[in-house]
Formats: sequence, structure tokens, C-alpha cells
Amino acid sequence: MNDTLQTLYDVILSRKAEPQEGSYTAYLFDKGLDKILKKVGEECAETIIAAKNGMEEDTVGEISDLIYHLMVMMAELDIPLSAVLAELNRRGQKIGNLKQFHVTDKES
Ligand SMILES: N=c1c2ncn([C@@H]3O[C@H](COP(=O)(O)OP(=O)(O)OP(=O)(O)O)[C@@H](O)[C@H]3O)c2ncn1[C@@H]1O[C@H](COP(=O)(O)O)[C@@H](O)[C@H]1O
Repeated sequence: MNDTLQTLYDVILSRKAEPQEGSYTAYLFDKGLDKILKKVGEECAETIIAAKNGMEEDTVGEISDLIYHLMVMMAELDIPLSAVLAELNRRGQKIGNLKQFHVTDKES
């Protein structure tokens, strides 16, 4: 999972560094942050609509569009993918510690 995200993020970063003809990602960087944020908002709304309609395939497609546009936003803002993954890991470890605490609490 992280490998897939990292590979996609690396391609997005390379489009930012070296824009390619016909690249949608390069087009977004050329348009700038406001355009990218507008796309994030649109894809978020489309994800909600697909989820509400209960169509799994459509929802998966919209989630993928949303993640892609979020990663373009991160690249535009120079936020490394590792920062988000580290934050998710930190939260996971916190929850892990809480579970451990509850188990210990019951046992005593
Ligand atoms: N994962 C994606 C990805 N997901 C969604 N999209 C594009 O996001 C757009 C969303 O569709 P919309 O109808 O909402 O937008 P649109 O009308 O085409 O564009 P706007 O005028 O609204 O900006 C489509 O053009 C999709 O092709 C993506 N474009 C590129 N990638 C990946 O990005 C990498 C670089 O690709 P290039 O940008 O093609 O070089 C590759 O790994 C691609 O697979």
C-alpha cells in the first residue's frame, strides 16, 4: 500500500520538477494551488455522492481520484508523503498503547 502511494507520489513530484506534454498532473501544477484545491473539493463531493449511492465500484474510483488530487496538493505545498504516513503511524501507536492499557487494567 505504502509502496503504491510512494510510487504515485514520486511520479507526481517528477511532473512538478519536469512538466511533461499532455500530463494532467503538470497541467494542475501549471494552474496552481487554487485549481488544485478546487479539484480536491470536487473529488471529495463526488466521493460522498458515490458512497451515498452505495455503488462500490464508483466509490472506489472517486476515492482514488480524491487520493490522487490530495497528493498533488501535498506536492504543491511541499508536504512529503512520509509526514502523513508518520502521523498515521503515530496515531496507530497511540491507539495500540491505549488497548494495551485496557488489557492490563482488566487483568489486574
Ligand atoms: N492517478 C492519477 C489520476 N487520477 C485521476 N486523474 C485525472 O483526474 C482528472 C479528473 O477528472 P475530471 O473530469 O474531474 O477533471 P477534468 O474535467 O479532466 O479536468 P478539469 O478541467 O476539471 O481540471 C481526469 O483527467 C483523470 O485522468 C489522474 N491523473 C493522473 N494520475 C496518475 O498520475 C501519474 C502521472 O500521470 P500524468 O499526469 O498523466 O502524467 C500517473 O501515475 C497517473 O496514473
